[in-house]
Amino acid sequence: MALAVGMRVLTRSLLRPWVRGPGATPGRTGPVAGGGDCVRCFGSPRVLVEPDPAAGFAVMKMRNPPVNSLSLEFLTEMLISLEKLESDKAFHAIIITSDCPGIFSAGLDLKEMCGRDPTHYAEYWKAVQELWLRFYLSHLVVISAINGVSPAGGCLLALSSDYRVLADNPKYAIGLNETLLGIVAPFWFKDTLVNTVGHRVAERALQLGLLFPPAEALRVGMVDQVVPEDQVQSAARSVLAQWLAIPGHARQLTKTLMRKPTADRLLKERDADIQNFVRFISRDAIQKALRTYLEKLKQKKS
Ligand SMILES: CCCCC/C=C\C/C=C\C/C=C/C(=O)SCCNC(=O)CCNC(=O)[C@H](O)C(C)(C)COP(=O)(O)OP(=O)(O)OC[C@H]1O[C@@H](n2cnc3c(N)ncnc32)[C@H](O)[C@@H]1OP(=O)(O)O
Repeated sequence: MALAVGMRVLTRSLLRPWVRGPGATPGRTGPVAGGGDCVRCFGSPRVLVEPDPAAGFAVMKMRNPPVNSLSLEFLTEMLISLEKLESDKAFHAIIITSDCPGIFSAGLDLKEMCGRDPTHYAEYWKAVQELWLRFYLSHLVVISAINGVSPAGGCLLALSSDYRVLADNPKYAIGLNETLLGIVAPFWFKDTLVNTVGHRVAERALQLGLLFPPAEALRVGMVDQVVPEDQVQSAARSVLAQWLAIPGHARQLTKTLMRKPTADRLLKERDADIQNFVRFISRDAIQKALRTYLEKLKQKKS
């Protein structure tokens, strides 16, 4: 409920045509990051959407610096942008990528899960569920152009796409590392990984909290392609052509056939999953583990 209200408010206030630069007129052509003009870009503070309706796709750029952590506001903005693209018949695909150098997404925002009250945890978890459900089941072709590190929730987002292109940089590790934080990947994170890499690879990766560098990620099937860093976006665009050449209804029905049983499991147990999360995350031991982890991240700097 709170999420629905939040989304309505954000839709009104944030989903405006995006034009950079002071004095720019909403809805007109404007410059975008990296140079060049963007015809009718739109978005919100944390999500920039560069549409190419003639080509049938849009690039969704995450820009929630410093690390694209999936805060409640950021999740909501991503959902709104996705919804907007899904409801426009001009779009058949999106490429999701990051505007934060070296980081695809640091995953769920630890500050949303630490030192807050149960109502907040429930609201947050509902938004996380919603993001996964919407991306996992989207009728659009979703390609991840992974141009940075993507642990845990960042990896889940990538795994929810139909195809993953990863930049070949040894720092850009990807995986569900929850156990390293002393927390447990929920069953639908686990199912998404199993559906991608198979049971044995997932079992080992989940228990050890493995973060796979590019060559390993490709070997186990966590990503579909590894390309030089400066070719991630062009490779994602090239592969899109293949996906868009397939009759849309046949591809969409096939995607649903493949993914619905996994999504249905969460849909059937959604409230119980929220309660479970709230109970788990509220435990003193878990709160302590998260605080220690955040502290470690801070100390790393000094
Ligand atoms: C049995 C019942 C089960 C029920 C289920 C219950 C529970 C499961 C719940 C949830 C699943 C969890 C999923 C997740 O996604 S948890 C998040 C996991 N993410 C990580 O482990 C990544 C942590 N971050 C890093 O490793 C690094 O930051 C980085 C991404 C590699 C980037 O490194 P870099 O050196 O570039 O930056 P900094 O480390 O200096 O970070 C900058 C700044 O950002 C803050 N930060 C980093 N990550 C997060 C985050 N995920 N959330 C919030 N904030 C983050 C970091 O603390 C720094 O902040 P500062 O204030 O110091 O500037």
